[in-house]
Amino acid sequence: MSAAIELSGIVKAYGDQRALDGVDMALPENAYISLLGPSGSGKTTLLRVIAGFEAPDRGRVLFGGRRIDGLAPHQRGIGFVFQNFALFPHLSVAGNIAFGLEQREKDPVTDPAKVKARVREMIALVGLSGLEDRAVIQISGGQRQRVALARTLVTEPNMVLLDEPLGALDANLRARMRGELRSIRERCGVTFLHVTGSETEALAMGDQVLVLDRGRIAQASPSGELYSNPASPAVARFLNCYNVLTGRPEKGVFHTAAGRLPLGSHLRPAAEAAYAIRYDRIDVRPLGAPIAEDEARFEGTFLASEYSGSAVNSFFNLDDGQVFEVEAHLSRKQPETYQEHGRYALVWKREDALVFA
Ligand SMILES: Nc1ncnc2c1ncn2[C@@H]1O[C@H](COP(=O)(O)OP(=O)(O)OP(=O)(O)O)[C@@H](O)[C@H]1O
Repeated sequence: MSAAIELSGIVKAYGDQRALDGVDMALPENAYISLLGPSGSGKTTLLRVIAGFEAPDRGRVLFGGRRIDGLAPHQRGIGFVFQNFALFPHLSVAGNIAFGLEQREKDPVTDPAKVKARVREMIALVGLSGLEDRAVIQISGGQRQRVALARTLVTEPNMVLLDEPLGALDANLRARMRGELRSIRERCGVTFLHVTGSETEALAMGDQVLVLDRGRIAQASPSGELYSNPASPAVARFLNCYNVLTGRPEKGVFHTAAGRLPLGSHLRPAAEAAYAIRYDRIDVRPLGAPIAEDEARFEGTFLASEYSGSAVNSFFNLDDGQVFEVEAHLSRKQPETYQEHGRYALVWKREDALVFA
């Protein structure tokens, strides 16, 4: 797959705050890419640099092999969908979508018949047929989201940037719109770069996920790989599905404040030493239950369990006070109930742990 867009060495500072601190990335054509990162990691700034609303202090932006960092936003052929949709409240659904086409600086379409035909096509693409003449204040949040997307797509961008596009929707609608956005993208065949602070959204939406951490790309992976293969302790923490313990490896043992853990065979080179074990790889057993040769074990005091539809997450206090989380998927087994303040053995396979050293 050839690259739609390539960034190299992008730096953008506000005063002495570096919002982007040397971003290198290449996005494939015709793909759904999620850009995930904690609040303040630089996601919006990165989109604004790609769109041309902000000029980088350093670095290059190439689109289809051509440098675009000197071009004005409207010359880049890149669409932008804002979190709050930014629709015109006094215009109808069709009026909002037509606006993008009639008013664009490059090649505006002025023939009313052509505008009408293009708008009708876009309305069908985003599934709003029948609502053409409705005022945008008389439609639902999800429908407004689709109008915002259609207004961008009608201009035939080569790429679409979406800044937390589902952030303003309630949880049910958000889940439905994920599938909608993916299928709309497939139908129009351009790359979508979707910014989100939610790891579940990023993994559900993206063919590929980029993780931004303090203004740098910490990882770029196919979404299936990110969960099982975080590149650093920071990414593992941010994914919210790993217990990450700090400490140091020494002679086959990882020393942490909560105790010592025997190591498996594989250590991952990283700037920070840490031991990470996924919530759903841990088994909870009675304190005296034996463990196998290839397993590791901590003891913990049960704190609480939390049900979330398809899983139950249980929290245990380790001996140093740190909270350890265990996830059991309900499709696989009946949830266990644990005794309040009871002591349990938390057991996992050594090879399931990711050890950064
Ligand atoms: N116009 C600005 N002036 C000064 N500082 C800014 C400006 N825009 C962003 N920043 C700072 O740059 C950093 C990155 O901000 P940015 O909005 O890109 O992060 P983000 O990952 O999109 O965050 P969020 O998820 O909270 O929207 C932050 O520390 C922010 O305070």
